[in-house]
Amino acid sequence: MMMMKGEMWSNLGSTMAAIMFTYAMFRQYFPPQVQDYIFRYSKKLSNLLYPYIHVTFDEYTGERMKKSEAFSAIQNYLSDKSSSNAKRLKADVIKDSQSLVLSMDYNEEITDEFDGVKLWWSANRSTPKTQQFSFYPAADEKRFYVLKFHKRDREFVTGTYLKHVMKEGKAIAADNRQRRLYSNGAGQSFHGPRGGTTWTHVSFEHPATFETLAMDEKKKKEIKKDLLKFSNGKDYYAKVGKAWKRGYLLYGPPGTGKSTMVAAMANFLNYDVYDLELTTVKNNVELRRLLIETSNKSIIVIEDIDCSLDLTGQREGKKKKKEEKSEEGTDPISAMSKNEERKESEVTLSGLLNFIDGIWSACGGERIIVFTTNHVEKLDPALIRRGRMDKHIEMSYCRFEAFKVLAKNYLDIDSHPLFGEIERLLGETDMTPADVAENLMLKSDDDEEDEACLESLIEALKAAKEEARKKAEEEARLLKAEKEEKEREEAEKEQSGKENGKLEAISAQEVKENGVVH
Ligand SMILES: Nc1ncnc2c1ncn2[C@@H]1O[C@H](COP(=O)(O)OP(=O)(O)OP(=O)(O)O)[C@@H](O)[C@H]1O
Repeated sequence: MMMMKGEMWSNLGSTMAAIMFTYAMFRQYFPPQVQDYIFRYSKKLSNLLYPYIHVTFDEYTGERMKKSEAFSAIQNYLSDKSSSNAKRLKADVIKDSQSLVLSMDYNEEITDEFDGVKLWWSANRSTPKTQQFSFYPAADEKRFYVLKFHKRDREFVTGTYLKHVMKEGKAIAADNRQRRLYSNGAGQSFHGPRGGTTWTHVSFEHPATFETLAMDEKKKKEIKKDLLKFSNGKDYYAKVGKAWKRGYLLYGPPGTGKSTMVAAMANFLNYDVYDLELTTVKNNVELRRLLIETSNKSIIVIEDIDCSLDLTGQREGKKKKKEEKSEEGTDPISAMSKNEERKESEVTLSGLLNFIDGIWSACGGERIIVFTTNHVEKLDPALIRRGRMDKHIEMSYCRFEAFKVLAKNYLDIDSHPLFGEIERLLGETDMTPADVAENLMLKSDDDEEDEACLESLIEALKAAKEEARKKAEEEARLLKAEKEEKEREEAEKEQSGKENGKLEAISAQEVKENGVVH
């Protein structure tokens, strides 16, 4: 046995030596043109015998070394496949340090199968020679993916498979992306390099969805359809030559879920939210800059638009009212500086209109602009005309349909013997979803507590109904008193008019008879 092994090694050694010798002779005695010719044809021959095609996807492309979209999409696509497929994995942190994503390690290969076609992916990196033994990754290290497939599948891979990889990869990226809530509000903002406020962000984690939103089902479906049509409408907007944006006006009394609706919209579309506080924006130039800084796939919200902007061009409103309250008791110097800050406010209606549909709104796509208001009647028609605010959504008081959603959310019940009475009372009384929800907040988990919550809601509805009745009576009484007062005034006027007329007639008669002028 030992003999055989020894013989084998000596044979291998002499074969290697013969190959090296032949190669050296070849390099020495064949002219370079002939060498080239032989290499080319030997490569062609091996291509004929080797049935696979390799495609390389580099991380950076072009002269300006821009990160390749294809590389990122493949990375996401493969991270999904490799966690179950590859033997050696790399872990990365995503979603603002909240979760781990596994992807295949370098020099690892995984097999993918799509529509019955088998393909192989490998992750690679090429390191400059000087850095090869360094522990740390080299700054100019090149990372790339290689896709291998049989040459008979060339058309399928280039036409169908790669499109599928791109689409899936982008969808995974959108799912993994941690969404953000941006704000330019006072207190959270800082003064940027050019002065003025700029956006600061926190991660957006509002749990509201269309499922938990208490609203008429038909209306919800219609809004979801509209949102989907918008987010899938890139080609449509390009075709009709319109900026890819859509305006929503949400109006209704406080506590009917306008802010909750914005959160549900953002969660539904997976968009970021920009909460634009107009009262802290100095002027139209700053407003324009803030808009340019927003990213696409975002919802820009201006809450209580009627309070944020005086439609004659002077800003006042929510902030002013809040400050007026808080100024009672503050020192005169800080009150003075707040007044000065207010005087600097110069955002005008035309600035805002420019913001919505001027040339600036076309500087990026896929943006939704939402205005919320408790007083739609106060808004300038120019601000909310169709084309600017494409969809007007009324957020109304809680009716039975909406109540059922809240009962499911808060108590996890679909029906209850007390539902009948609640349906009747909700039909007769205006109560906001916020107030209904407040009554459904559980103190403990047991079934009796459900009943106690529903009973407390019935009591609250009865009290609200009684209050509304008293208010209506009081209003009717005031109206009647006002009407009577008016009638009395008119009667008095008529009476005094008649008396004046009589006096004038007597005077005229005296003048005629005596020729006396008083
Ligand atoms: N339609 C609704 N569906 C589910 N929850 C709601 C709804 N409306 C109100 N709520 C509850 O009431 C709270 C207050 O609602 P929200 O802030 O969305 O109302 P709003 O109309 O924006 O009020 P405001 O005009 O005062 O800003 C929410 O946190 C939510 O829990």
